[in-house]
Amino acid sequence: MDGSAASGKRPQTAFRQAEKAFRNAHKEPDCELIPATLAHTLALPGFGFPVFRTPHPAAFALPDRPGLLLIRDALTPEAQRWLARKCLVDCSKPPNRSNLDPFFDLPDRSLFGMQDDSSLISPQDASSLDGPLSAVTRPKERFYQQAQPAAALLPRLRWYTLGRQYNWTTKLYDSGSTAFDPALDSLMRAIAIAISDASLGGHAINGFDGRQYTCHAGIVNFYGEKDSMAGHVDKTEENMEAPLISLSLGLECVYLVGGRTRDIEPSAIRLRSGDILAMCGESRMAFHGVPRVIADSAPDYLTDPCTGSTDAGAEKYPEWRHFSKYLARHRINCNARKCE
Ligand SMILES: O=C(O)CCC(=O)C(=O)O
Ligand SMILES: [Fe+2]
Repeated sequence: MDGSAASGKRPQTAFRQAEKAFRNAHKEPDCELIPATLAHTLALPGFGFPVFRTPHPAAFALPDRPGLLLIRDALTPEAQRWLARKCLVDCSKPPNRSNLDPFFDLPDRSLFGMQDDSSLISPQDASSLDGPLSAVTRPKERFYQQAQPAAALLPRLRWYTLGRQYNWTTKLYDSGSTAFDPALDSLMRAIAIAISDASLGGHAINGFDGRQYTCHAGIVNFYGEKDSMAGHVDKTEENMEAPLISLSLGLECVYLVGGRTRDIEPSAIRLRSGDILAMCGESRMAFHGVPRVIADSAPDYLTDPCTGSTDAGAEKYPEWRHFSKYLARHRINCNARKCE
């Protein structure tokens, strides 16, 4: 007899069990990836550097997970550096909202944009310097009012919302919207076009016409090595036919994707820096989550502080050494949704 039934406790769902197994037992993703067919090329001219490694990348579907599409290692190192900066600086500031907002009055610029060396050093080191005053924030609660260097807040940063601002409490989009970064919108749209009519053995994976795609909302998620994201379904968007497009940077992770209920045992895949994951069709309604981030798994071209001195990314980003330090210990996920 099931012990949990005898004790009156509800038995754990298959999704919960998998989350625990991958988090604690360090079970490894073992899901079979089946080569899928892309009907269109992956292309984005006019960026000043190649964005995609190839116009005809390898795409994969998962058995029993209709609608899920993975394009491995799609973004070039330059594009990953560009996207990292976009996520860390351009998108990570007001009026976009972050998980820190209820607790702190954040400065008008990104915590990552603080150019002084103190911004990304440890809080202990920062408190002994005069410099970090430029990076202070004030908790809104007067009782706790205390200056905090950016370095103390960075480990607590978990997300920024882009475009329409998702409210995690009401699980709705609040009225009003911030401007969605146009270059990020172009990138997501190029992906949406490339994955239109993607198929597996003649069966459609994604029936959405990517030319109609535009980003209404997005989330940048930041994961430290011990962070995770619990299983959930993204179903606030009115338009559930358009794919949810999700990009990974930095550390690898275990990604679980199941079905419409938590009772369906999820499949596990390893997501790597530069991968594109698209939740299309049926898989838009699937439970998914990130039970584990994998330490020491970020690619050298992101963690090397002097990386690619000849590429456009390094030339444009003198502050890269700060970002490389962050990316060596974090995963960034940038995702986009068409809401209507
Ligand atoms: O980090 C990821 O890959 C998943 C993020 C996610 O599911 C979400 O933001 O809704
Ligand atoms: Fe999600």
